[in-house]
Amino acid sequence: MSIEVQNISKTFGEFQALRDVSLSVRTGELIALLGPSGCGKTTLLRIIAGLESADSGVVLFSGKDATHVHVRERQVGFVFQHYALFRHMTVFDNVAFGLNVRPRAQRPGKAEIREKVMQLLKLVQLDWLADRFPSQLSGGQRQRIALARALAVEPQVLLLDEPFGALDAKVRKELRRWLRRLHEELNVTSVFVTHDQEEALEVADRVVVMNRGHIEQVGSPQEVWDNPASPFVYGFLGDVNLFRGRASNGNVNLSGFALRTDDATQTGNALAYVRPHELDVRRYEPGSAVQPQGIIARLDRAIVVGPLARLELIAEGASNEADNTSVTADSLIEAQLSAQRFAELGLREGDILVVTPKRARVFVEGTTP
Ligand SMILES: Nc1ncnc2c1ncn2[C@@H]1O[C@H](COP(=O)(O)OP(=O)(O)OP(=O)(O)O)[C@@H](O)[C@H]1O
Repeated sequence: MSIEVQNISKTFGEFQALRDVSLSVRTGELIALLGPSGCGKTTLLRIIAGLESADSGVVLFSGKDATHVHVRERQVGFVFQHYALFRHMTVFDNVAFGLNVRPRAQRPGKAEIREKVMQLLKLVQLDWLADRFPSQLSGGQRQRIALARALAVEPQVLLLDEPFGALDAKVRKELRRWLRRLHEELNVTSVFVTHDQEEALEVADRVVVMNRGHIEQVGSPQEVWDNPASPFVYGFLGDVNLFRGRASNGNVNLSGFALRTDDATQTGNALAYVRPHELDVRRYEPGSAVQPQGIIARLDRAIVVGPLARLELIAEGASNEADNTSVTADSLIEAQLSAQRFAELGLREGDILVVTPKRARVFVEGTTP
């Protein structure tokens, strides 16, 4: 089933939680709603579910207006962050619940329910736990049972609200790979809420990045990572360095350090975003004949873990117009290189380095990038 969200707005009292949100989810797609706390992800999910009503806008399921269809009729399965398993029921009975409470005419027979539940428990690889109670399960196991329970009623749409939010990092990682594989097997149209970028980028077919009640960008994980549509998306998806300067005639001047932009018409204050691995780092040699273009910075701290070296650098304050090597950076500069390259350079904390962006994304204030 496809989902179409059209021009949804929602206010709580004076607070606008969603502003004119539109989104299409294709049949069989797994979409992640990603954004910081309070940006409206859960509100949007609840409106899709029918648990919350919008002030304006419509939700279509397979092209049909579902706005006034009751939550029970929407054929939606839910999994929430806090395991909503019934504590007094065994795992088996929890999964069977949705089938057991169906009106008599639609209820499958006992044998059929048993078969279906065991099939689902096998699918989530927990059939050996059928007779246990929720208190006898780990957090990760409970979430898998919650998913099996949501799937028991054969939903057309699966909505997951931070399903792994309460679990520790290692279990989360395991479960997100598991969820991806499960999705590939079942292909139920799914919307997944998370504030964890890594989780969204790893699990989803497409990621919807939200901020303050609106959608900043929709795209495949690769698209949003490689081409963030706004400064917000750039900053939210992974670590980034921000350099400030001026743009005019297709040039961005960062206190002497120049970059080219694609658009020669943009003039104004410029923000250049550079990921740590997009910075090239060399030793600064003041006496040499050809001065490299770049940012002069002092190596404050180097953290080498496994194959990577993370450098924390502090830009040297004074601008040196003569050799074109200074820049206005926001406090700390973070660079990342291979541990091997770091060893080759023989760097020590306190060394003065030249830092050059290999790639930068420039946003000019007051214009749309
Ligand atoms: N029933 C409500 N009454 C009043 N305000 C609400 C209600 N539900 C949500 N809000 C507010 O709307 C905003 C969006 O909430 P929502 O739960 O959708 O955010 P979220 O992006 O899912 O955040 P989180 O990741 O913290 O769950 C928040 O500022 C929240 O306080």
